Amino acid sequence: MIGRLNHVAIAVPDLDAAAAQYRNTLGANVGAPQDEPDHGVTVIFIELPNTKIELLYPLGDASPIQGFLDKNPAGGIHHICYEVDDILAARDRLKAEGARVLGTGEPKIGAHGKPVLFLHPKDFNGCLVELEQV
Ligand SMILES: C[C@@H](C(=O)O)C(=O)SCCNC(=O)CCNC(=O)[C@H](O)C(C)(C)COP(=O)(O)OP(=O)(O)OC[C@H]1O[C@@H](n2cnc3c(N)ncnc32)[C@H](O)[C@@H]1OP(=O)(O)O
Ligand SMILES: [Co+2]
Repeated sequence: MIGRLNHVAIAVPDLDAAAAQYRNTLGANVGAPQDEPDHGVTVIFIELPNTKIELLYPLGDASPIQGFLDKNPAGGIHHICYEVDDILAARDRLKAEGARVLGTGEPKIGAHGKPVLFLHPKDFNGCLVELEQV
């Protein structure tokens, strides 16, 4: 059911510093910051030859990544995003298997303009999983 790895997301305490480090120290192709108010984050995508890295920084008062950054003040890997062909079919199969779909259970439009859903990290070996329909 899952396909390619779309991105690995890293929550960071300083977005400008992280972007500069990836651009200047690691020599990566770093994009511009994008505010995602529906998701409570500002993101920067880094294009690698085989996948993307998503730098995440909290946006607004109720960011879903604030608790994670409070627990991990230096930052850390926050989620991985797998591609799926049919997000509603994927959701229904996961729910039937007992996995917790976060939020309302309905897909939201993600940073690439495509539908996304999140699965509870405690149901996936401590790893928050995002699904993106491509
Ligand atoms: C723009 C879009 C895109 O790419 O298109 C994005 O990615 S938006 C990316 C941002 N959006 C999201 O993350 C949306 C989905 N996330 C959420 O709904 C939330 O962040 C939760 C995953 C439910 C966690 O919420 P919160 O931190 O308030 O809950 P909590 O403190 O009660 O955490 C419950 C337990 O899960 C752990 N926990 C929390 N966040 C975690 C993470 N990212 N990875 C692994 N474990 C995590 C906590 O340490 C705790 O474990 P213990 O109990 O053992 O201490
Ligand atoms: Co993401």
